[in-house]
Amino acid sequence: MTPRPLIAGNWKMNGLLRHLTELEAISGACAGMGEGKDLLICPPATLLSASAGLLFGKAAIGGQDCHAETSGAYTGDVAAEMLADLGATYVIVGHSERRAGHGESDADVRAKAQAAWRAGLTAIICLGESAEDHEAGEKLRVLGAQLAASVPDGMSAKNTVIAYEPIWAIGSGRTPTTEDIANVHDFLRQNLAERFGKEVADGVRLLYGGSVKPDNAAEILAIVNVDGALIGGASLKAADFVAICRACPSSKD
Ligand SMILES: O=C[C@H](O)COP(=O)(O)O
Repeated sequence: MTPRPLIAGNWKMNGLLRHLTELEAISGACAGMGEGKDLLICPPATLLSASAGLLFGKAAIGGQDCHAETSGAYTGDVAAEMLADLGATYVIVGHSERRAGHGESDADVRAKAQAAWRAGLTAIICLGESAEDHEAGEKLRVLGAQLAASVPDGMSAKNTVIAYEPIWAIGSGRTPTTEDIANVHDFLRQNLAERFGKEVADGVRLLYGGSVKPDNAAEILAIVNVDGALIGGASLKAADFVAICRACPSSKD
């Protein structure tokens, strides 16, 4: 049995109150679409509360980051429990924009995933190679190291989703070949099986992210071991996000 697919939208630092109309449109279009697949929107933290109401029963909501600690003197940060308090059930950790822009290490990402678990959230742990690593043929070595160091012991199919996002594909309009995506996802599944056992590894959802659009979604989502997508730019427009959700098979069984 293959995992239930997940289509996740990451709004990044985009979205004001007036853009909630996009969520209203997604909510309207997604009625009944959640059969056999899970839908998720990760808006900016400022819109989480309103998003929870608009998407209730249609799509889950999630945070884009959380602090590793439960509470304390961390000005500007958001605890995983605060996200859960607003109705979030997922949180993205280790996005390459956090790793690069905020100096987050694999150890930081691992601690954030553990914080997410403590709050009852599913952690979407992001991995991805740079253009330099890609061109130097170092991709699998880099990804293997990130996976080993970013995913905590105790991972399960319920508490964790892995998102493979080649950094060079994010927001660039470029995507790896379907063969390259398939090879990476096979590698990640195998790697997880060696550490956590086949049953756990087979249940964990492996998302692809990086320039997923309505016109390439069906091809990418049909790849074996791709259990959904993490979508940035295209999730900001309801019509595009809904088209990608529609392109996602309910199950590969
Ligand atoms: O979290 C989402 C990814 O960074 C992908 O962004 P993108 O779809 O705009 O390339």
